[in-house]
Amino acid sequence: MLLRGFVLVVPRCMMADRRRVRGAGRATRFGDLDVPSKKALIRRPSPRLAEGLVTHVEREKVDVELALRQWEAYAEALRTHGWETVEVDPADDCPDSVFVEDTVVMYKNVALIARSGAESRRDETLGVEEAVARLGCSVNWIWEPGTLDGGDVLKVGDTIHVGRGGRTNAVGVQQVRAAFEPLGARVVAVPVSKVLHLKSAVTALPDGTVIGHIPHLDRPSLFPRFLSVPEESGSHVVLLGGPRLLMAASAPKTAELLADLGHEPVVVDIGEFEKLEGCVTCLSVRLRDLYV
Ligand SMILES: NC(=O)NCCC[C@H](N)C(=O)O
Repeated sequence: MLLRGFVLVVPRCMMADRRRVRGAGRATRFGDLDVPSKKALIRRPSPRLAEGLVTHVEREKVDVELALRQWEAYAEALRTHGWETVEVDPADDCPDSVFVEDTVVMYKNVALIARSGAESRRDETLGVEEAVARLGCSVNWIWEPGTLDGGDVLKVGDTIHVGRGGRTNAVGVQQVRAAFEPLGARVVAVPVSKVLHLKSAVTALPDGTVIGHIPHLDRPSLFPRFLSVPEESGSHVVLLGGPRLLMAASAPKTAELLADLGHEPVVVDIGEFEKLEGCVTCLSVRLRDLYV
């Protein structure tokens, strides 16, 4: 079914496969705008989760059962706020597979399949290719010698910031440019040396303001509108729609700051994933531009 290097045409009968889709049929409104879809890819944690990679933090014992409960609550929070969750086939042999954000970058209806800078994570893309094709995306790939983790890609409107760091190389950045600039994006490369991924350091609010924790940023001046937040995990928000922001329970001061600015934090405990350098963004991939 998957032909590398070609844009895929997926038969309608495949797109109707909704076995692992939950929350389907709910409203598709994003703030004040109608959007074609509000689907989110998620992937069940591997039983080997505790073996996941750690790079910038000390290894701590991970409670896999607690992690599963936290993952279920995270998925439920997405559904409660109107997102259909689409479960990618589990990859039980890949400890880090729950961090599905790193495997694919969406822009418009194109799914760019990543090629992780961590070799041990490369097999994770297999089920993801299948999942995005089933949803009607056109599929493209990062090719050797390029490397890219989805966590290094931050979209703010049509500006795509790509972190050049431990997991994403210059060829990977160039391949993102080649894939998305013809579709109307502008790709901006950002140096990342202090944290795992660009989105470990910064994400963006619904109005486009980039938020981050200064000690983890190489060059805050690269972001034209920037708000400093008091906690590392406060840098991570998932836009749920309107003023609602999915955030980690480990950033209470940032939640208070953002609530005071008129946002509505929706808080989830993802402590077991944080032990593996995960954050709220990395547990899902939102697909907002699919007309299916
Ligand atoms: N996008 C993300 O923030 N991904 C987190 C990945 C954590 C995983 N343990 C890793 O090192 O690859």
